[in-house]
Amino acid sequence: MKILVADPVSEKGIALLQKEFAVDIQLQLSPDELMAIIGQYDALVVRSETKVTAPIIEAAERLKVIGRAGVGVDNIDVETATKKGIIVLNAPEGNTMAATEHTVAMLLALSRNIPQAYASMKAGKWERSKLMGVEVRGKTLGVFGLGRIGAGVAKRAIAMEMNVMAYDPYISAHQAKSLGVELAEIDEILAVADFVTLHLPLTVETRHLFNADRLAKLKPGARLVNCARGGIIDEAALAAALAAGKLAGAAIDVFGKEPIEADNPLLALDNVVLTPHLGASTAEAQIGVAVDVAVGISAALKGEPVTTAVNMAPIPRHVLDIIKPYLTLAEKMGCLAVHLAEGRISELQVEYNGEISGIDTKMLTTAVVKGVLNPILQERVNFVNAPGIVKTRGIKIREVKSKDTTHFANLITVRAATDKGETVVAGALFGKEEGRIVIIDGYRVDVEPKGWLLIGPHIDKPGIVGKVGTALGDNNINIVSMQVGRTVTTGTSIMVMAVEQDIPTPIMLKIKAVDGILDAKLVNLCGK
Ligand SMILES: NC(=O)C1=CN([C@@H]2O[C@H](COP(=O)(O)OP(=O)(O)OC[C@H]3O[C@@H](n4cnc5c(N)ncnc54)[C@H](O)[C@@H]3O)[C@@H](O)[C@H]2O)C=CC1
Ligand SMILES: O=C(O)C(=O)COP(=O)(O)O
Repeated sequence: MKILVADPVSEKGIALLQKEFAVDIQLQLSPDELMAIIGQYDALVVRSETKVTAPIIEAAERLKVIGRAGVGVDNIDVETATKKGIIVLNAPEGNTMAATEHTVAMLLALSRNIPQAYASMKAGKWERSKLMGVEVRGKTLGVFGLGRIGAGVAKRAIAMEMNVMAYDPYISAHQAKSLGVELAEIDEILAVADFVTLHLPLTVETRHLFNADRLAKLKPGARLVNCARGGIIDEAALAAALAAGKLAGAAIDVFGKEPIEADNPLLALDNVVLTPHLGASTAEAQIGVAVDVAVGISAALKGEPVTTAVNMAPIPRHVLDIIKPYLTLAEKMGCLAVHLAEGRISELQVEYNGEISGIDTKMLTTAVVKGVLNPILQERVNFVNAPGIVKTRGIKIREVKSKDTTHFANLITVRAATDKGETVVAGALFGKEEGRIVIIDGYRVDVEPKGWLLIGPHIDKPGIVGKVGTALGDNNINIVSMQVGRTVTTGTSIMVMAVEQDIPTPIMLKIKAVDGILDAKLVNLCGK
């Protein structure tokens, strides 16, 4: 498999990828150049420079994963990638400290005019009174976005004896309190903050959150720091507020258009501190994000669960450790259920019994859905696009959980309801890792979920299994394993034969015609 690295990424991450895959490094490609070659690659690694737009994703026929060696994925069309089943993953923690410290550096550079003093001295001047600063101690800092970086900045601001208020509707009051931060609404903060710092993602909601109206609400003489994303501030309005002296200054690391354009009005102002998107540019951060993204890409290309995917439900490592052995089993159960079901599936109910019911099982349910959809759809269905596709097909998904168990420590049951009835497939783990199908439509079985399976419910009387075996043997089809499952109540049994190959239709018809056979289905559990 081939990986394209399109932005500068630390050697350490590249070396990890090279151990397992072919890696091409091609930096500063134009959109057309990228479009022309992207079709050859299974994975793409970028930072913020390369714009991974819808046309590029559409042209990426083999692409399975886009890895962002950093946090913000606003340069990637995640929606288009999701529709195409492409995993988008990032490296959310590796550069947190770098961006946090850069923000603090910007805050202090802004309050003490350090860049202006440097430029003035380089010009041969000694301007002590012109470059009078302000202290941050005792001042109020308004933090917008109290996530990883926002919280780190808040902590450091508190250490510098600042009062910290924050706006973040997605964080609990308890979390904020434990940081020593007071949560407040936007306008409340704007009215009292001496300094404001932005740590939000760029989204539809946050684009131009700081427009002319909001900037006008800031306390006169306030100072603004933005090390998040340029698009969160209307740059023209900011430049106007700075030029008018409404704001005392701004420290900006990120811009609406990067690299910054020569006519950007901020460049003409003296009361600004500017850095060229350096928040993540430390030696430590670059190693951190490159290694993290390499680990994610490797997992994604090997079909293993990815903990840092942004277009899949996030899954904590400890939950992943518990569910990992069940993932293949769950998918095979979905595949078996769709093959056995008669009629149109309207609802899939996935039941979890035992201890497994106590954890987040969304990913396992998605594995079942993937197993159901893959055999019936042309397109590749994976963990990324399965939830969206199942919704568009009008299939309802239900999870039912109970700590109660009978014979198994943990049991997963898939019920596929159709317009003609219900198919039930249950599975469990034997030992720590071996998945087994243990119930098919009420019959107790013990089936390894792989390869070709011939499944035939029949009347519980002698000779039937032998006749089926003969039909296969006469046609040179080898039976790998065989078993019969029973129900006490109905006087019927089910035979499950693992065979080495596909069974041609005429032989299947012969098997179906055996006296006492109620049905016969051949299922291939190899998957796409
Ligand atoms: N300048 C640079 O080089 C770097 C910039 N960044 C940027 O910094 C920003 C923050 O990164 P992290 O702290 O790692 O992200 P994070 O995801 O940990 O934190 C973001 C916070 O914003 C909050 N939030 C989201 N939408 C919001 C809204 N509409 N209103 C208010 N709060 C909202 C979330 O609840 C979350 O707490 C991102 O934009 C990221 O791209 C990150 C690293 C380096
Ligand atoms: O991680 C982020 O969101 C950043 O903004 C860092 O961007 P970069 O990787 O330095 O281009």
